Amino acid sequence: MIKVAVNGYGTIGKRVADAVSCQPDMEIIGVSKTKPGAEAYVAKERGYPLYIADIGKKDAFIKAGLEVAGSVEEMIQKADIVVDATPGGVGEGNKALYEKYQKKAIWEGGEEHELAGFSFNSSCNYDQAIGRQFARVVSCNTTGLCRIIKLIDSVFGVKKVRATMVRRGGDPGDIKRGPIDAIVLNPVTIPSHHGPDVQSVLPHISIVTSAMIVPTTLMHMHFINMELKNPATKEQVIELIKAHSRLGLIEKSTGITSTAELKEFTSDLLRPRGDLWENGIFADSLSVLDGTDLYLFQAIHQEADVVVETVDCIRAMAGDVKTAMESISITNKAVGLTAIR
Ligand SMILES: NC(=O)C1=CN([C@@H]2O[C@H](COP(=O)(O)OP(=O)(O)OC[C@H]3O[C@@H](n4cnc5c(N)ncnc54)[C@H](OP(=O)(O)O)[C@@H]3O)[C@@H](O)[C@H]2O)C=CC1
Ligand SMILES: O=C(OP(=O)(O)O)[C@H](O)COP(=O)(O)O
Repeated sequence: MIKVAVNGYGTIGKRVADAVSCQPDMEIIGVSKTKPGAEAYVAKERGYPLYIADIGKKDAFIKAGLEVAGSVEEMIQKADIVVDATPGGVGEGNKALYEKYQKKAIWEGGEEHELAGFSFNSSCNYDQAIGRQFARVVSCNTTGLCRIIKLIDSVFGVKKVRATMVRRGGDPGDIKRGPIDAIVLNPVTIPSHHGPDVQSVLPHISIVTSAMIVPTTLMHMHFINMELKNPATKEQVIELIKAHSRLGLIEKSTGITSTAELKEFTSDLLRPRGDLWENGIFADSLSVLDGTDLYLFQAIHQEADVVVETVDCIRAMAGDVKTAMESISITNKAVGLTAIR
């Protein structure tokens, strides 16, 4: 069993912990928080040993009825691999600890590519992660872009990608985030970080991205245009998407034309937390104009899509499962991911 520690039990960390704990070849040996609170109670409920960043705060946890297993440094020593899901920018400061104990570590998309020196996406470069000490799972939007671009590029060849990300303002629990009443250009400059981030995984792809933030919490929405090297038909692209286990297809017959209805759908499907791990591609939006000009809208659930990628990244770095197809299949089966159709 691969012993996994989750350093930072928040939006991403708590999902990674649940996804890891249902894998047949992995176990959670600990999760960490800086302060007591609702998520720490959930960790206790799930039976995850709780470690804390500042052991001087142990009394506050004990007072709140939360048993403390030790410090983050102690947790790291017990792990084979650490998933660092601390807030963006914080994880960088933990690298020295992972190096000190010669542990493997995975950071999430809030950290720079250079920190790990390798950026990961299961569908694109699983084999390059095998046996590595450090990796970074690219951000949620970049993950969604990589999945669809890689698929289309491998069959038709992609000459150029242009994509605009309409980003959610904050996660549903992030009460201090906004905007409340604005469309914020974020960034105002072009490209946004997503294009260069895609190139950190797929270096040969020519891509320009732009992004804005809107007052919603549920999901991001992408508008993507790919100029293809070879002609395609809408039907061919739909068939390819249907055969990809992490690309969902939202058919016209569902009546779903928004992130809100999509979230309701995944909740009704009794997915944990209503998570949409796969891209939500709107079948009706998919158009191929003049034979080589592909357009589509896709919804990306920011809290969920990187979770299954992180599980595959753990498996690749541990080194026993050698192919992406095998790992993706194990991960999907364990969490209950059958892409929506
Ligand atoms: N949320 C999202 O939509 C996505 C986030 N990401 C990336 O994932 C990473 C995590 O983001 P997210 O889950 O949203 O962050 P959250 O703020 O939701 O969670 C971060 C967690 O880390 C804990 N924490 C903070 N500082 C430390 C520390 N020094 N040591 C240990 N634990 C600490 C916090 O605990 P406490 O509350 O007790 O302080 C909290 O539980 C970031 O890199 C982010 O960019 C990637 C894709 C999507
Ligand atoms: O990785 C994300 O978005 P991104 O791909 O736009 O960077 C997550 O939604 C986190 O974004 P945040 O930094 O606005 O919390």
